[in-house]
Amino acid sequence: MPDSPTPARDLRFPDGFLWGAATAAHQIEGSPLADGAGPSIWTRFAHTPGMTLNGDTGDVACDHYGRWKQDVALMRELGLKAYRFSVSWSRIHPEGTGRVNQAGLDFYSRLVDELLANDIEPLLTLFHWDLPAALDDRGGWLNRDCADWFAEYGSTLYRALDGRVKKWATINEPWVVTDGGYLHGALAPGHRSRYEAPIAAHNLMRAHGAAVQAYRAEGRHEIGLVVNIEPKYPASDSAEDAAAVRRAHAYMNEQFLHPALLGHYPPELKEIFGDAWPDWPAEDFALIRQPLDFVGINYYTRSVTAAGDSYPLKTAVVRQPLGTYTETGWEVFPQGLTDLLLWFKDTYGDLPVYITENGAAFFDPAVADEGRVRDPLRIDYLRKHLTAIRDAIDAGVDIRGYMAWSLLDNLEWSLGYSKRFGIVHVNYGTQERTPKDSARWYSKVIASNGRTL
Ligand SMILES: N=[N+]=NCCCCNC(=O)[C@@H]1[C@H]2[C@H](O)[C@@H](O)[C@H](O)[C@@H](CO)[C@@H]12
Repeated sequence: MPDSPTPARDLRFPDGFLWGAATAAHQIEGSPLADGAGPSIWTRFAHTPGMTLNGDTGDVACDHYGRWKQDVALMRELGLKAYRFSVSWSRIHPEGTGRVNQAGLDFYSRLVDELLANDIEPLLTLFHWDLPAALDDRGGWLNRDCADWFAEYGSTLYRALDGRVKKWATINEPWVVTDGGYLHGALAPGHRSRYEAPIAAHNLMRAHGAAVQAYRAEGRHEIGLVVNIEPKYPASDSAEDAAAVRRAHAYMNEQFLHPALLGHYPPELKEIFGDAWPDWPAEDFALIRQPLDFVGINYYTRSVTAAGDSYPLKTAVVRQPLGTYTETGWEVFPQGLTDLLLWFKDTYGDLPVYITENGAAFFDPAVADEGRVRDPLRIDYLRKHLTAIRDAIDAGVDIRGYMAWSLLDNLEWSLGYSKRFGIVHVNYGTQERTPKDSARWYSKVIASNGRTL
């Protein structure tokens, strides 16, 4: 008798696994100054000549501010169970602190009610990079008062929305905010200082802690932190490359999770920043290390890492000759997600995890005559990463949900509208939305809880 064939693997995800998609305010809303909103640093940055590709701004974006109801209807049509979005701080507090702009609160309150009416769970991110310009004028994340500012903003939203919103995240990707906005200057507010970057990073985490503390006083549900982390693999077995991996791993993957979950920084950061690494007050870590209900992990790619001359890491990312790369130059490497999730569990324990972003920009064809957008590369990317998540779940990682990045093609920060990450195509001229093949495929995955991967 031939051996019984390997049983087809049951890829079904755990009951109640939360399937959704993610966006961010500045990337989709448009109308940044409507109804009493104040400017953010991204409105200021994008209107500064030379800061964004083609001078692209978020003045219109996907006009979600005007089309939010149809976008929720589209989410319902796709069968999403959850929707991760961010609130624009300066719509709520136009000066960043103090006066509340009720029209801004009302916009998000209506959006949340529409989501709930369509059986879609809201996952709300307080801060997805669009700091009020008025606070940047007061030093922004370089001013230790930012912890109080952020806690005040969070409390305004907790009081207005908690109960309808039951899953909150404080900050999206503090690494990108500091590496892009304060060290290399490619992102708002465009600073280039190895002295400022550690201060901004530390204050972001103090603000995270203060907002969690404020939630415990006002809120009754769940709150977490969202980080972008990325496995670093040595380019060779040399000692120099091993040391480079150690530095790169500490700088991207441990710089924020360690203080938030363990109450201390990895030692490599002082090695990396040298005299630019302050001696932090011990009491700061008591503020930063607040008990969390979950961590959101945003995963895109891996880095094969060697010793190099990058500043200040002294590393280099080695392109893989046989690798597949996305339009943003990121290697498609699903195994890296499994490896990363196992590392997270081993390092930080059994804290629940949501994959709060995962997706890719590929060159998508225009909308074909029959109204289709064929994006097979994106389907392949999503399928392989969901399989990688399934592997991590089988290995015991407590993964509660998955938010595809992104629901809509949108404003890719300094890269403007040049990169399309959406499972739904957006015609920026007409604002017409067209679900891509990946959206139709994802709908079936959700309906079968992963069985049809
Ligand atoms: N090598 N390499 N490294 C890749 C580093 C990725 C860092 N960028 C992100 O994670 C951003 C996240 C952001 O939330 C969203 O607002 C952005 O639109 C997406 C797409 O860019 C991703």
